Amino acid sequence: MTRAVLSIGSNLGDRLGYLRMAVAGFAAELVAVSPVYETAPWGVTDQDDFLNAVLVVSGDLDEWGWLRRGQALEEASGRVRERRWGPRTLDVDVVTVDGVRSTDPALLLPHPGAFERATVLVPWLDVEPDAVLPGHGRVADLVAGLDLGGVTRRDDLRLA
Ligand SMILES: Nc1ncnc2c1ncn2[C@@H]1O[C@H](COP(=O)(O)OP(=O)(O)OP(=O)(O)O)[C@@H](O)[C@H]1O
Ligand SMILES: Nc1nc2c(c(=O)[nH]1)N=C(CO)CN2
Repeated sequence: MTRAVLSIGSNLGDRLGYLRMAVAGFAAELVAVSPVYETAPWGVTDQDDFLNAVLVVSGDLDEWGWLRRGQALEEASGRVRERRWGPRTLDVDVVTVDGVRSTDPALLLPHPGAFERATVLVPWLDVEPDAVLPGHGRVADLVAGLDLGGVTRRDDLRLA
């Protein structure tokens, strides 16, 4: 039995619909679903805003199982890989799986970008106020050091 934190995002097409598809895809394992945030794009900035959220899931899968499940949902969303950090219907990133560390490029754990991404940490903090990102410390402390300007909670958009 493992517990994973997943970051989900969409900035193409029916953004909320794709996030809901991810929630439905993990329905049997869902522990918590964060609020939805509208977020300015980082990385490639000339693209539309994203909707981002975080799911906490638990089940009889190892870290590779969570990755495969997320990738299957990305494929089901019709996602086409065009450019790194470019627009996408659905992105599912595995942020942490318990305290697992992995340096395999196909599954880096904890996710190497998570510590500096408000788009991950802010919704994660909502559902787990005491969360710790292995190797980086308390999520609350990480969030306190970030610029939250481009991150807007959308309470009119609900996943759960
Ligand atoms: N923790 C992880 N979660 C999801 N995918 C991962 C992880 N670590 C490595 N990968 C690999 O990353 C690739 C997916 O890259 P993708 O195009 O979704 O990156 P990205 O979402 O654009 O960028 P970033 O990884 O910085 O968020 C896959 O091949 C996957 O195997
Ligand atoms: N705001 C925001 N920007 C992004 C995101 C994302 O989820 N949210 N994902 C990206 C590729 O993983 C690239 N840029």
